[in-house]
Amino acid sequence: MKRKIGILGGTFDPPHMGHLIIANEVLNQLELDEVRLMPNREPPHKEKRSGTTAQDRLAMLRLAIEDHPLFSVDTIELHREGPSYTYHTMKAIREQETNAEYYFIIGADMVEFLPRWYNIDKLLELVQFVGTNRPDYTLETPYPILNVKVPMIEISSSMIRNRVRNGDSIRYLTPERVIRYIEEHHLYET
Ligand SMILES: Nc1ncnc2c1ncn2[C@@H]1O[C@H](COP(=O)(O)OP(=O)(O)OP(=O)(O)O)[C@@H](O)[C@H]1O
Ligand SMILES: O=C(O)c1ccc[n+]([C@@H]2O[C@H](COP(=O)([O-])O)[C@@H](O)[C@H]2O)c1
Repeated sequence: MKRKIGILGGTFDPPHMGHLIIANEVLNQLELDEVRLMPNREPPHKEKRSGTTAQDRLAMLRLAIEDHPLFSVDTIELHREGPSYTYHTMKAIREQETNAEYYFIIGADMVEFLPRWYNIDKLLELVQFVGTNRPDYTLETPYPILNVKVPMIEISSSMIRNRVRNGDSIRYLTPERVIRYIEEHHLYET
């Protein structure tokens, strides 16, 4: 039997409950064996960067998933120079591990963006995309993706960054350990 592996790629600047909830919902609803959360080195489509280092994003992600036995962090994209195109990543992962099926989890904002992903037609042969609903976006797409219904979560990394900058509380929006890391390293304050 092939292992069923979920991959949630992201910038995770910072990781938040939205990421953890969608990863856990897809894991359970599709009966996956595991979910790997995979931070990118350079997001292919985001223009503005917050100034957080990859090292900080990775440290926060490790803290965020610490207590889930079926979650892990995959650092493959952090070791590759340039924009982290998913096509290159999935080709490399599939070459290393052939006896598995890959489910690439994305939020509805990314579903809308799929037509502009690098080499999307070839990428569709390497992974099964799984779209999850997100406020203000639809899951309509011409591509053959699976939809998993998750509780609507109106949390985003940008919301968290803005709150920290304004001195507002981020309690319960991300795990306590991540909040402590943000405070200790003075992230997002300016
Ligand atoms: N609240 C959410 N509900 C559903 N999907 C989400 C949610 N937050 C993030 N995602 C999905 O998780 C993946 C990684 O997201 P990312 O790390 O860019 O976080 P983000 O909150 O979208 O960040 P930012 O606010 O900086 O754009 C993307 O596929 C995104 O669509
Ligand atoms: O390969 C692409 O062209 C591509 C375009 C947009 C997003 N992605 C990937 O989709 C995941 C979510 O992206 P982001 O920027 O919302 O964190 C992350 O793994 C990105 O590398 C990939």
